[in-house]
Amino acid sequence: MMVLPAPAKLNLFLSITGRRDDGYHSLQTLFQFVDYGDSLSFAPAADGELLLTPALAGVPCEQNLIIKAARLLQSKTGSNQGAHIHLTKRLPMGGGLGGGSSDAATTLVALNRLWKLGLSTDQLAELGIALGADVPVFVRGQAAFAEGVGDIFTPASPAEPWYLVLCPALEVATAAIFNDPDLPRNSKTLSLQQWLNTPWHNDCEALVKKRYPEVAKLLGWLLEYAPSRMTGTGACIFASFNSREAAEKVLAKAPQGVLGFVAKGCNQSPLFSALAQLDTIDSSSNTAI
Ligand SMILES: C[C@](O)(CO)[C@H](O)COP(=O)(O)OP(=O)(O)OC[C@H]1O[C@@H](n2ccc(N)nc2=O)[C@H](O)[C@@H]1O
Ligand SMILES: Nc1ncnc2c1ncn2[C@@H]1O[C@H](COP(=O)(O)OP(=O)(O)OP(=O)(O)O)[C@@H](O)[C@H]1O
Repeated sequence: MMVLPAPAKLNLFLSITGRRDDGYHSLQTLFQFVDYGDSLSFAPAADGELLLTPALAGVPCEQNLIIKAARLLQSKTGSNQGAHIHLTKRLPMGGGLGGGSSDAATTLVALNRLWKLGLSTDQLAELGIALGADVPVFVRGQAAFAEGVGDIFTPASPAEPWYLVLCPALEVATAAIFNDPDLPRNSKTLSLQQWLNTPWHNDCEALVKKRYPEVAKLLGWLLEYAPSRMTGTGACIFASFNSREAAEKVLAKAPQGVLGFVAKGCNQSPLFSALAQLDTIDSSSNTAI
């Protein structure tokens, strides 16, 4: 059995620079991972059987991005191997933390290995786009400045502070935010170097605050303690701190009923740190034989 993490991502900034004819938006964003997220285990199964436990509330199994990723891999490679997959879900859905995309990416990477398919990272990332805009960055596993519709990556190494992430109890539908006429779509295109010397913002934040006053209220509260912003299209917000203790102190004061977590920013995805450990175990057991 193989157990692997599916970490959350944060959009350290998110700037929308235009809208294409197909309705997709051109954007500039800086992705960083955190060492907190879902966890998946994979065991081989015969006859192409795919079983996911437990089911996610409100998501039929065939719509779950984990099963979609596994089926996509089967159909693209003609593999008739199967898997029993167990999901420990920790990330809120519709929170802008990319949980579904991360689950899908971990599934692509894990099954490629379990089924010995030999696809390259580029091939897996290419497959991932069909599942969601954020899947490729999770497959590549490196903090990155993304442009285009979020599909052109430049590796980046922002500071790796401690984050307090707060999750208002609501789901934001990404498509609804991108389709709202009030979304600003004309931000200036900057180089990564210019971004590193400019205050960061999220172009979706004002709109989400307007549509969801709970987000506005919580962000107002968090800003009292540290620089804070929304991730992706929300609803989660995050603040950065110099130490775990400082972030935990603020979490302890969070308004009643607000869920959140403290995690470290990581420029290498915890998925790849876990895979590197598996490689070490594999090579030492080969030596033993
Ligand atoms: C905004 C981000 O969260 C940044 O990380 C992501 O790009 C969104 O990623 P996601 O939730 O995986 O989104 P997808 O499922 O691919 O797209 C959901 C919807 O968002 C809109 N969408 C998404 C990405 C993009 N560059 N332009 C868009 O207009 C489209 O209406 C699309 O139908
Ligand atoms: N394994 C999965 N985990 C979470 N959501 C899933 C999964 N499979 C399908 N979904 C669907 O995807 C939707 C978006 O979930 P997700 O957690 O990726 O949102 P998000 O964090 O807002 O993503 P993003 O930051 O990419 O916009 C959910 O509302 C759910 O219907």
